[in-house]
Formats: sequence, structure tokens, C-alpha cells
Amino acid sequence: MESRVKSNPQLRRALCYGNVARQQERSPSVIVIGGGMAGIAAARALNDASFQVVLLESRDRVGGRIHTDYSFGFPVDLGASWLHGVSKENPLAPLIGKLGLPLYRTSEDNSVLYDHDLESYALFDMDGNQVPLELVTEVGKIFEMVLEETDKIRQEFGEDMSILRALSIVFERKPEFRLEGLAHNVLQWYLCRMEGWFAADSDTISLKNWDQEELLPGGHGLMVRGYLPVIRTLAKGIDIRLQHRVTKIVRRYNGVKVTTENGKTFFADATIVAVPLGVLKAKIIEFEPKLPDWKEAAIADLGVGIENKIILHFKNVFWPNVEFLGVVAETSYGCSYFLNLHKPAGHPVLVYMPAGQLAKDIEKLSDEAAANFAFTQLKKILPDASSPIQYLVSRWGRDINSLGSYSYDTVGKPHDLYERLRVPVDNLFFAGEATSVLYMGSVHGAFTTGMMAAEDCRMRVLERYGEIGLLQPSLGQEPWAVPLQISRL
Ligand SMILES: Cc1cc2nc3c(=O)[nH]c(=O)nc-3n(C[C@H](O)[C@H](O)[C@H](O)COP(=O)(O)OP(=O)(O)OC[C@H]3O[C@@H](n4cnc5c(N)ncnc54)[C@H](O)[C@@H]3O)c2cc1C
Repeated sequence: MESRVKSNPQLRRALCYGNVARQQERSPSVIVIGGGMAGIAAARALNDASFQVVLLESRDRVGGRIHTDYSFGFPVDLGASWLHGVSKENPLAPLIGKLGLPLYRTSEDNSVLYDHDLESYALFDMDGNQVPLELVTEVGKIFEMVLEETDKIRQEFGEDMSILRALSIVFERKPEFRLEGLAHNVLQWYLCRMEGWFAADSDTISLKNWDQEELLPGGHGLMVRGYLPVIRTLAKGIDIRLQHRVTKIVRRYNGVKVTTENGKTFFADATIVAVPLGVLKAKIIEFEPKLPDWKEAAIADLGVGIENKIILHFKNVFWPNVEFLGVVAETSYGCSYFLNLHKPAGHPVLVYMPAGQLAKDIEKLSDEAAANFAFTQLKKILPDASSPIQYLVSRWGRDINSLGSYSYDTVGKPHDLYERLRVPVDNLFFAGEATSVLYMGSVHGAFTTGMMAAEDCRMRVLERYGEIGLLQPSLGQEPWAVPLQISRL
């Protein structure tokens, strides 16, 4: 069918830009671009609503920034691994619950470290001496107070500035918060973890917009058996074409034509673009006609950060039985964080997670050198550590399928970029973590945008078919509520 359409311009016109009578004979169709959580959620919803769905995915696997690897003989996540918000408010909770996937809670609500609290950890200085727990707690409180002070700076200054600049103003004004020696290094470690949350350095994060994200209640839970089962379940029965990198999207008022790198062409009533922000920024996909200026500006202005995982598999466990280990240093760049997978999952694995500039620098190394780098950090605190028997290294920044880990607000840019990224352009709908106004940078955020884009798409296409209300109930029905959408650009 595909090639017949390609070789027959008349048929192609009829299908793509064709007459209404013909359209009414066939069922509504959509091409979903990108098989991460957002794209899979959208495809699932529209498939269930009797749309003809084709999902085009550039990689040879689905999941995108959800990437559970099984090469160690057990699951480890190279991308997302936490469910942020372990509560019924999380739109993924019903599915994860039904699948019986266990979670390991690493923190309750409102922790200064976001996904960890200070219950089970060990921080060390560069000489391998453990930092007293009382000092860590005390500095944590100071860090929280310093962040509260930055809020006053935000109110006071008209112009935006970086988090780092705001911190330095706070330290100028409140010398009592200035710390020396080990306490200073612990504060840098807190900053390092905050930078990890945004996958970006504090000198690039916007003071005005850094806290736009809404944290769901219930704290943070690790997906002990990996995230992939969630993707696999949602993807069941969907027509997914792997190794189909989209390079061009042509849109007309009543149809879209999508071209892939391998020379194939697909036609449908609408398309949902669920590729990462980094891919849109790199203009790997050509849009015809070009996207409106407000959309292009939003793509250019929203930041995309880098966080990576270097996963070290050891023969035996030789480290303390805590949830995470850390190395404090004079700068946040020099600090380290290791997630201990032995505690939640029973595997002799430590996950080193650099972010921002450090992650970028490590991406320049070979896998072996990157694993060595992580191991060297570990040796600083555990000099007798035995070498890993296997390792895995992620490269979310350089991978052409992601070109970044997740989005964040950079200094001096408008606050409504996520919304602008989300708003459809004719029969082009957008989904993905960077289009989530409330839950950016997260798996549940990506899922929600997929559901929203599917509902927008369904309404628009059925409106043209004159069939609203005749097919399925609204995609927004429980458990995935879709809020009203209103925008002003
Ligand atoms: C290291 C790391 C840790 C993280 N930790 C967490 C966490 O613990 N909890 C959490 O909630 N979130 C976490 N996140 C964020 C979370 O993974 C993402 O927000 C979410 O998975 C993004 O889903 P998405 O569908 O928007 O994008 P993606 O998952 O990136 O999906 C986009 C898809 O588009 C495909 N694609 C790209 N270009 C093309 C093209 N030209 N044509 C066709 N297909 C294309 C890609 O291959 C990909 O499959 C983490 C991310 C990283 C990188």
C-alpha cells in the first residue's frame, strides 16, 4: 500500500489532501513520531479510540529515555528509574500497581535532596573520611535557608539571573551562611545534587523559573524491576516501525506526509511529534511549511540539560549498606554521587550519576575511560574497592536520538516555553517531557503530555470527520484525567 501510494500521485493526493467523501469511508489516522513514554501513551490512547496508528521510532528499541538494560542478568535503568510522586495522584500509579511492579521509596515529600532523604547514606571527604551525619543535616538546613533567601532576591530584582548569582548575593548579604572547610564542601554537595535534578549547572539555571515544576505527593520511589515493563505494556498491539528516523513533515489543512531517513513516506490525518527537545533544536526534522516563529523561539529558548549514568557491576558488595554514597569537594563539579542498587534491588551495583558540565566532559571519554573515571571517584572513598566486572555508560547528550537528558529553564527566557512547545500547529500535535507545563523532565510528565496530545488530536480529526462523540468516550476519562486547555500566545 505504502509503495502504491508513493508511485501514484493521484492516489496520494486523494489520501493525503483528498476529498471529504473518501475520508469519511476510512477511519481516522495518525502518525506518532517517537516511541518514548509520550509517544507510546499517545499511540495507545488513539489506538484504543479506533484510530489507525503508525508509530515511527528512530532507534531499534522503544522507550526512549526509559532504557532498561538486562545484559547484567537483571534489570538496570540507564535512563529514568524513579517514579516521582508515589501516590494515586500520579497518572502512572494505576498501571504500575496493576503490573505489580515493586517500588523502593528513597524519600518522602519535600526533601532538600528531592529524591532522597537523609535516612540512609554515607558522605566522605576526598581523603576517605566519613562526614559526620550531624554536619550533613546541619548544612542541609542551611542550604534550605539559603534557597529561601534566593526567593527574596527573586522578588527584589526585576531581571532574571542564574541560581549561582543569586546564591552569591545571599552569601554577600548573610555572611552567617558562608561556610568554610568541610561544611563548605558539604554545601557544594547539596548544590551538586540540585544540579543533578535539573541536569544543569547552577550558573545556567533561571532563578525566576527554576521551581515551576509541581511535585506530586508521595515522595520518590525507585522502580526496582526497571521502567521498561510499563512501556512494553502500553506498546502492546501498536503498529511500531523501529529504525524509522523521521526527517521531514509536510502538513496541509487536511493531512500530513511524513518522510523517514530510509526513504519511506507515510500519510495520515494528523501527526503527534513526540521526539525530544534536543532533536527539535538540532532541526533533524524539517517542517513544511516551517513552524511558526513563536514555536521555533520556544524550541530555541528552553534549555536541555545532561545527566548520565555510569553503572558499575561488581562481583561482591564491599561498600556500606546505605542507599547512596557521596564524595564532597570544594566545588559542586568535583562532588560525586553513587546510587547503591544493592539496597533496593539486591544487585552488587553502584550507579555513578554526573550532571551538567561534568556529564558533558565525561561524554567525551570512551566507555572504558568513563567507567574508570567513576571507579576512581569511588576509590577516593573506598581505597580497597575491587574493580567492576562489567559496566554500562549512557550518553544522553551525544546520542542523536535524544541530544540531552531533560529540559530546564535557562536564564532570561520567558516562563511559558513548555506551554508554547505543547500548543498544536494545525494538525501537528506535540508531546514529550518538554511540553509538560507542570511535570517537565519526568516520566509521568511525558505520559500526561502524550494523553493530552492524543485527546487534542482526536478532537481535531473527528471534528473534520463530523463524528465527535460517536467513537470512544473522551480519552481523558479516569484514570488519566486531561485538564482543560487554554492558551494565550
Ligand atoms: C539519565 C536520566 C535519568 C532520568 N531519571 C528520571 C527519573 O528517575 N524519573 C523520571 O520521572 N524521569 C527521569 N528522567 C526523565 C525521563 O526519562 C524523561 O522525561 C522521559 O522519559 C521522556 O519521555 P519522552 O517520551 O518525552 O521522550 P523520549 O523518551 O526521549 O522519547 C522520544 C523518542 O523519540 C525518538 N526519536 C528521536 N528522534 C527521532 C526521529 N527523528 N524520528 C523518530 N523518532 C525519533 C527517540 O529515539 C525516543 O524513543 C531521566 C532522564 C535521564 C536521561
